[in-house]
This record gives sequence, structure tokens and C-alpha cells, in this order.
Amino acid sequence: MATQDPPPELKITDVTLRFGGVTALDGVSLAVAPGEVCGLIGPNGAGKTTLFNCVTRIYRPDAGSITFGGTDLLSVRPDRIVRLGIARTFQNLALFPSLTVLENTLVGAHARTPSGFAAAMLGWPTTRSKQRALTAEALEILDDLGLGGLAHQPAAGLPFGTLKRVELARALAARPRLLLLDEPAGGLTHAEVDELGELIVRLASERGLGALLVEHHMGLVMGISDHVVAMESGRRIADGRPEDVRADDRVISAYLGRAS
Ligand SMILES: Nc1ncnc2c1ncn2[C@@H]1O[C@H](COP(=O)(O)OP(=O)(O)OP(=O)(O)O)[C@@H](O)[C@H]1O
Repeated sequence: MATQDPPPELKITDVTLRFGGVTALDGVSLAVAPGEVCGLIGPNGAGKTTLFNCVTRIYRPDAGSITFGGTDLLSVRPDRIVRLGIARTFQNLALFPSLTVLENTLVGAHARTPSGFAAAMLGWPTTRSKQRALTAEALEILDDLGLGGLAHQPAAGLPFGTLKRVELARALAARPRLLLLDEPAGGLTHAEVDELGELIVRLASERGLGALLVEHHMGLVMGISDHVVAMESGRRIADGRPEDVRADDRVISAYLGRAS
């Protein structure tokens, strides 16, 4: 058993969470392997954000387990999640407008070295060389995402699509092994969505990153996911290849039911 394929990096098993009388998650399971893009879809209120928030430890499930590379995430302090290699982006951008693109990216790097900021302020020499290394790494990430030319510009005033990319750069600066992307296509133009899709696929394959993508943009989810999990009313109703999930009767009726 132990000698089979390596276990999936993120494993969510039978997770249930109730808010008062509402069962927001009802025995949900899914797995995201390294280098794999997993799309999470479902109509409004299906439980996608709640599941996401269980992985990042904003919520604690009433039952079930969540492990990452074999570590029980539910027993890890929420502020340690990023140090385990899990980074996220937000539906509404969470950048500091007055900081430059580079400084915003460095915030991600400091998230994995918590004493970094305080020590840097005190000007410790070892910390200064560490700071230089983090800065060089952040600049590399910005170059890789086509943002190198904007490194020293304040985030304020940059176009929304660019800021979304900066947020991704900040997440990458934490050197994640798993990216949690919360509606990354929201507010982007058609061309920007295509570019974002290519970028996510490239990051997953080049860096071996797993990605869990909560997204309403079906073109993006179906275009880049290795597998898609569909939810309705807190339950997983399908998990499979994009073409199979798209054609699944329960998935079709879940969406049609809400649209009517
Ligand atoms: N903090 C909360 N307190 C009470 N109920 C909540 C809370 N958060 C979510 N819910 C309920 O849990 C259910 C799942 O909501 P959730 O936001 O996870 O759905 P979603 O699939 O992310 O929807 P959307 O696509 O609209 O973001 C809904 O019935 C919602 O009203």
C-alpha cells in the first residue's frame, strides 16, 4: 500500500460543515495531485467558497479530514498554512495600493519567513543579505509573469488585469506547492482570461504546482482543468474529466434549475 503511487498532495475526505440549520458541506471529498489543475464549480450557494475556506482554515469542518502531503491540515495553526506550501489569491484583490509591485510581491515571501519584516527593520546584516535574496527571487517571479518592467511602480493605478497578475506573483513568492485560486477570472477581459489560463497551466507543469480553482467562468475551468469537481447544495455531484462533467445530467440540471 505504502509503495503505490505518491499520495495526492491535497486530500479532502468526507468534509461536512453546518452553519446553524444550513448544511453548507455534506460529506465532500476531492483530491488535487501535484502538477494538477482541479476546477471546482457549482451554482451560487453550492459550497465552493466554504470548502476553500476549510482548506485555508478560516472554517473548521464539523466532520471529515483535510490533509496536505500527509499532514493533517486541521491540526495546523491557520497562520502556518502558508508555510506548509499553500498560497491563495482572493476574489477581491488583497494588495497594498501604496506599495510597489515588488513590495507587494515581497509580502508573499515574508509570509513564509515570518520574522523577516521585523528583522529587516532592525537592519540585521544577515537579514539584509536574506532580504537581497528574497528581492532577487521576487524580481525573477515578476519577470516570469511579464511584470518585470512594473516592479517599482505603485500598485495603485495599474489596470485590474495587471493587479490580478501581481496577486499571483505574491502567491508564488511564498514558494507554494498548492495554489488556491478564488475566482481568478472575475473582472478580466476575454484576452486576459485566455492569458491567465495559459499561465496557470504553465505554472502547474513547470513548477509541479497543484491548483484548486474556484471559478464561474466555464470556458476557463473546462479549458485548463485536469479534472473538475461539481457541487450542488453542499454535495459533490460529479468529479471527472471536463468533457464528462460538462455532459453530466446532474450538473446540467443543477445549473438549469438555478437559471429558471
Ligand atoms: N458564514 C456563514 N454563515 C452562514 N451560512 C453561510 C456562511 N457561509 C456560507 N453560508 C451558506 O453556506 C452555503 C454555501 O455557501 P458558499 O458561499 O460556500 O457557496 P458558493 O458555492 O461559494 O457560492 P457562490 O458561487 O455564490 O460564491 C450557502 O447556503 C450559504 O448561504
